[in-house]
Amino acid sequence: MQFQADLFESGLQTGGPGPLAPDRTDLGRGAWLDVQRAWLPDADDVLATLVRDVPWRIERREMYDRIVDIPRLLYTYMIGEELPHPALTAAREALGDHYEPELGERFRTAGCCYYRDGRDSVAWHGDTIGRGSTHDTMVAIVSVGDPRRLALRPRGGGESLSVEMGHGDLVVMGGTCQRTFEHAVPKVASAGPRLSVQFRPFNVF
Ligand SMILES: O=C(O)CCC(=O)C(=O)O
Ligand SMILES: [Fe+2]
Repeated sequence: MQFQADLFESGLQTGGPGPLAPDRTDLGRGAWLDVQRAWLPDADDVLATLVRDVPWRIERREMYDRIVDIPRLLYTYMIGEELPHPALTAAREALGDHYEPELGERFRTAGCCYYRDGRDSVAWHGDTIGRGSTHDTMVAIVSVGDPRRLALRPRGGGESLSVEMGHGDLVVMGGTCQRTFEHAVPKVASAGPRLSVQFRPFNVF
């Protein structure tokens, strides 16, 4: 009981995330997905603060002879850059503590995406810039705002699956996931704002 009281108190004092005990799903081919619902503390405040304070950028991509806007706003906090909310700093440290024995390193960068409504999305891809194309790694996502679906499908065909990412939820893609699966956040008919923060180790994008 004393132990529980201490945990509770330290959580209150630091405003830090609760204990990490995600549920793991084996996706096959060496890939896995960890999910822990409602893990991020201060999720309402994180949403409001990030919408206001992150220097959001529009990503543009060349497509044939046109430049098209990618439908979502982005900003990536690189190594050493202070994160825009203390709950995110605490989350990154807690994720490092939990996953370092398995990952062999800590999370270093934080990619932020702002899906303004149901029309914002990200197409099928793997995070294969850098080491993710050749090595097992992890991408840890915390979500705030309206729930959106993370869809996953094996490269080369096979059944796809999806997991809902709700307010304060943690979803971690691990093992071979970036090179054996693709993921996407599909458009939906109607949704309010959602922010995603993806923690990645060094040289994974
Ligand atoms: O919105 C998300 O949570 C996923 C974003 C994503 O896959 C990416 O930016 O690489
Ligand atoms: Fe991704």
